[in-house]
Amino acid sequence: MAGLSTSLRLEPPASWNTESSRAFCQRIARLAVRSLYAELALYPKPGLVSFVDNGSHDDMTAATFVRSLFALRRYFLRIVQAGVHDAPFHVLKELGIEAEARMLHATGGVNTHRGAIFCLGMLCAAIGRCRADGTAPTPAAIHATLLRCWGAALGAHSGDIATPSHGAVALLRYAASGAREEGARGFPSVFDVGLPALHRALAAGRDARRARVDALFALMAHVSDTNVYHRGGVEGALTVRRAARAFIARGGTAAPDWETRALICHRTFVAARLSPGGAADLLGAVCLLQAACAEG
Ligand SMILES: CC(C)(COP(=O)(O)OP(=O)(O)OC[C@H]1O[C@@H](n2cnc3c(N)ncnc32)[C@H](O)[C@@H]1O)[C@@H](O)C(=O)NCCC(=O)NCCS
Ligand SMILES: Nc1ncnc2c1ncn2[C@@H]1O[C@H](COP(=O)(O)OP(=O)(O)OP(=O)(O)O)[C@@H](O)[C@H]1O
Repeated sequence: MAGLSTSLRLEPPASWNTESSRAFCQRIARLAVRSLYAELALYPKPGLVSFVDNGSHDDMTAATFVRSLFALRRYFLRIVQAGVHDAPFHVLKELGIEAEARMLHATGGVNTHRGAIFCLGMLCAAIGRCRADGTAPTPAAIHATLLRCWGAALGAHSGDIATPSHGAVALLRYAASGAREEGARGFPSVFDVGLPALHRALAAGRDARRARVDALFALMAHVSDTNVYHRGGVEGALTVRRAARAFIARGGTAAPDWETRALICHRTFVAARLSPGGAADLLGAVCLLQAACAEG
């Protein structure tokens, strides 16, 4: 693993044979890529890129995201393996920074998945750790493992703003928390907002598409999204939150006219160049969590 600390020997746990370990890590890595593809393919997705249109974006298309997805396949495999081997946070961070470079190379310098690399990467590591511990992959077990293994480091990371990113500027200018704060708290928006919204819609008999739309709107209604602040400031963040809460108040995708309302929201966000990219990254994480726990 390029750049990895040489002091860390990545030997599988004694209880595993190498084949089962590698097959497991490959399966979770595939779920991560498929989850990001499912997020990209979802429509309507207010302000965001899909195969239908580019939303509020001039610098990227669905093809940009697909190129990025393919460039991240080995990253997700490596970060699951790192979790299996109980790697310290600095190893995960090295893998994440390397993955960001691969993403930028694949996209010609466009930030398609920076937040997803962080959020899904940490989930992959926690899922790998659960497997090595012999713990069944439930949302609660994955959440507890994430916090036990890397919670303190994630907390320290949230304040470690080396490069002036959009998120860092949003934090300083608007006190918008963003991905770092989300990670420092163990991604509560994934476990306590997005996943429950998805499960409620599925339990009510709605299909995966509608359940994902409901999960996305729940996240948009809840999350402090630095992408939204970066583009629309406080007013933009209020617009997104109010629109999401209005959609939910009318029953979400249980409402007969849900798709019309979601499309109106999409057009409103595009007109204002608003893009809840953080909510989209978190939706990808919700899809990964649901798939990994469903498959066991
Ligand atoms: C923590 C990260 C995302 C930096 O966050 P920061 O806000 O400073 O950067 P930036 O604005 O460039 O990217 C933030 C991205 O997160 C997403 N996002 C925005 N708001 C939120 C939110 N509330 N929750 C989750 N994601 C969000 C957006 O899509 C955005 O693209 C990450 O880039 C980072 O530190 N990478 C280094 C590698 C690493 O530490 N990896 C850890 C192991 S995988
Ligand atoms: N389907 C999607 N469409 C658009 N953005 C997405 C999607 N899925 C995830 N995102 C996230 O939102 C980010 C794109 O939002 P945005 O373009 O505002 O960020 P930026 O590139 O940092 O800023 P800008 O493009 O305004 O200079 C991506 O980096 C990604 O993290």
